[in-house]
Amino acid sequence: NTPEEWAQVREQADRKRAQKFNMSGYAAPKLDVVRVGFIGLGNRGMGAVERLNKIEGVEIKALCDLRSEKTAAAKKLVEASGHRPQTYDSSPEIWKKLAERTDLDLVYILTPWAFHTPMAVFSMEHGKHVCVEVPAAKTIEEAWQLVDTSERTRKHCMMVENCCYDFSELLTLNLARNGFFGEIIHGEAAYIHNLQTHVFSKTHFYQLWELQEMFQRKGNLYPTHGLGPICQVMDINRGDKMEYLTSMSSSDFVLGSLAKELAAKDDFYKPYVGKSYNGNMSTTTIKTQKGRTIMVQYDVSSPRPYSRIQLVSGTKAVGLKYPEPARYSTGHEWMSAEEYKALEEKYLPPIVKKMGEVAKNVGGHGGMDFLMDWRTIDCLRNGLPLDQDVYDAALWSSIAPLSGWSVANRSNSIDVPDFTGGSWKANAPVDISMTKGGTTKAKV
Ligand SMILES: NC(=O)c1ccc[n+]([C@@H]2O[C@H](COP(=O)([O-])OP(=O)(O)OC[C@H]3O[C@@H](n4cnc5c(N)ncnc54)[C@H](O)[C@@H]3O)[C@@H](O)[C@H]2O)c1
Repeated sequence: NTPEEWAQVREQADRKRAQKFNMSGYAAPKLDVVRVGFIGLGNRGMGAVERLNKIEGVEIKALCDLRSEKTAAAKKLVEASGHRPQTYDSSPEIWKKLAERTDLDLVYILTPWAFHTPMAVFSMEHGKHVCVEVPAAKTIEEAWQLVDTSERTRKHCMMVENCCYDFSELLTLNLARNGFFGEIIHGEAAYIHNLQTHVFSKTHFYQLWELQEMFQRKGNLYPTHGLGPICQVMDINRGDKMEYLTSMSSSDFVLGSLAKELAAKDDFYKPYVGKSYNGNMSTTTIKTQKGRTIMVQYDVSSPRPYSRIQLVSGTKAVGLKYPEPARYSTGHEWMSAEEYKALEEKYLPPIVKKMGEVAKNVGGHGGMDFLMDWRTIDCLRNGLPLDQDVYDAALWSSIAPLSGWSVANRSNSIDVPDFTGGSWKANAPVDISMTKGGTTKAKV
């Protein structure tokens, strides 16, 4: 970015605005049957189609991907369970035809990042609720567009942060609600996932889109998997808010060399040589209004075991998920496996009690993906607020562009926008107790 472009990012981050309508806690009219259209049927999209195919009260009516073999495969899959979807493919703008339909309630977007906000905004403008893959927005400008559109149209814009539904994260949230940690002081999150092979694969991501992201931008490009659950534990946007952040990135010691190595054997990789790749390790620290701190890391190119860290540290106890197994402590020693089990049994979250076993059988990252989709559909069918609203989508995604600014400016701090326009002070926390709903059945 040029200095002028960075100045614009700063201006967007400084934007203050009055909320037009509060989408936090918003309950849309209930839908007996949720009529769904999907855009993007790659690795992630096909999995989402499979999962929604197994939920009662879902009608899969439309399937879109650039590639006709993808729409054909998804159609075949759901036709076997009685759905009769129309397919849209082979043209980059054909997704608009799907979003313009008047007989859909929900558009589920699982395309590369650059399309998330344009597709979500267009779908809401055309009267649809939206589920959009992570991150929902690439820029602060896009994050504001999502907020403005959702408030104006009163359509849900949920960024499907599936890690909020992982079993250990849900247990930690339930423990936090029950006062186990005391006052929360500090949280640590990450997306550390060695994707070297995937990003350079000719087939894994459509047209190597994720590799291209890695030389077009700098900073913490994928913050939400680790951050989402920590924000829920800290009631961010619902009692606390992020104030400012600072970010630092290492240089790239891996991706540029890999590109060179591959290009020496295969001309296909020549265009990827000599690019200014994002640093391998990005570390962001965030201060909240209540005085808490959050650390978020991002590294998808070093040879390290997978980790989202998930450290929650409070005045009475600490929890840490990675490296697994997850553990808790109230003093100098970690609890034994037996003590962990007892804690888990006592504080098993209601959603896990109800759907945990089914979700594990259906699968999708061990079951969390199914828990998320089931809960979202159940909320829509019962006219309940969704667990993640447009302010969460905007805020969690905004860490990427804000960290980019800080990295480019010698790790200076930058304010985090208040996407809730001040309503964070009174917004209700996520309903972990599931006091309402839970009526939707799984078709397994
Ligand atoms: N939540 C998770 O755990 C998780 C895991 C993996 C990926 N993701 C996210 O899911 C999204 C998709 O990732 P993926 O791995 O499935 O990528 P992918 O490349 O396998 O799939 C993307 C699909 O979008 C299609 N597409 C591209 N442009 C399109 C257009 N204009 N119209 C219609 N279709 C278009 C491509 O043909 C492709 O099939 C990304 O945002 C990624 O970050 C999330």
